Amino acid sequence: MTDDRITTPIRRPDDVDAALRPKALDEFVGQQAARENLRVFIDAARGRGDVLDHVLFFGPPGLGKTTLAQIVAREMGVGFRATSGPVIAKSGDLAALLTNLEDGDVLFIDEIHRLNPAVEEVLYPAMEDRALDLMIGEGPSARSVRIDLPRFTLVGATTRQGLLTTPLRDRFGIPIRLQFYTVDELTRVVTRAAGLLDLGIAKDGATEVARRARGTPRIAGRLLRRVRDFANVAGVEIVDARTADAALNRLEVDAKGLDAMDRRYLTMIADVYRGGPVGVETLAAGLSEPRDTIEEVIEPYLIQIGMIARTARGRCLNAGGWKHLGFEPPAGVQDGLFD
Ligand SMILES: Nc1ncnc2c1ncn2[C@@H]1O[C@H](COP(=O)(O)OP(=O)(O)OP(=O)(O)O)[C@@H](O)[C@H]1O
Ligand SMILES: [Mg+2]
Repeated sequence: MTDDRITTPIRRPDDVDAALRPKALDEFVGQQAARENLRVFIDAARGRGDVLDHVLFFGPPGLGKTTLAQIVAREMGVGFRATSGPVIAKSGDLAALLTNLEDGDVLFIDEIHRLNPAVEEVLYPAMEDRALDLMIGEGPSARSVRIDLPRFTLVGATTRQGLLTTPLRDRFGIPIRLQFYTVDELTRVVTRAAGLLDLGIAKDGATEVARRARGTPRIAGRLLRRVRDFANVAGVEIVDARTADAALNRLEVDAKGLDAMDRRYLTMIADVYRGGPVGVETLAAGLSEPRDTIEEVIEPYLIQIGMIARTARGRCLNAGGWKHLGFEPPAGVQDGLFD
């Protein structure tokens, strides 16, 4: 299964996310635009003595959505309540959550695209008017009663912004897209994490881990912990590029951070479909992986680094993808830079 991969951006049980989590906006590396905007909105809301407008974080797994949600609450100096879309089964569950909030709290709903529609309906007036519309009684005598809610900030997170309904998306005053991190940014993430893990690491060692972390801090943290294991066993005090490289090679994470699953994916498009286009369903069947996994876990990074393109007719291998597999790209293949 893909979730077992050391390179999966999805949280694994052995991840120690909490320990590495930055607690303040200034500690948070990268995502400069998001950070600067949040700083302004938070300072402005605080200055007015107001609550922060509702915030939506969206982007691939492991880039810091949950971390930022917690930072928002901390910077606002308010309480933090967390739940997730699939956990809220009935509208009554959400109503209970909302009525129990303290003034100004942040309510964090992870995987908000997975809220069921009846529950989502409850959110609309809650977000807009800070009110809850309850139905009392049944049949002809049923009537609706409006209850006022405490002031609160809803912080939603999703990996699939496209799956949010328009009415829900429109009710977030502050939508923030998280981007993959640059190698420089991840080098800082790795250096910081090494400090927290009490591991000596040289700049080139941190960069080597960063280069192979698929633009994702969660993967960087995970790779770093495995590198630490190798270093400990080998009696290495300061991890340099050579130690990191040797450890990551043994974990079968290649120089671009791709693993066996990525290479199977690329090889299938190259060998079986001559570079594509090939539909995602066909690939999913061929690789025996769920379509969601392919679209959410495997493809985003391959697209980001220009190895493949998603087109209306299906997936195509770009020149970078051919080269990574050790082939000369066929004539006329896109270089992937402008897809
Ligand atoms: N900017 C950052 N600087 C340092 N560490 C970070 C940063 N962003 C994320 N991390 C670390 O990466 C890990 C994953 O972050 P987080 O749980 O916030 O991701 P997420 O976007 O919520 O993922 P998911 O979509 O799976 O819920 C955590 O260990 C966190 O500490
Ligand atoms: Mg999260």
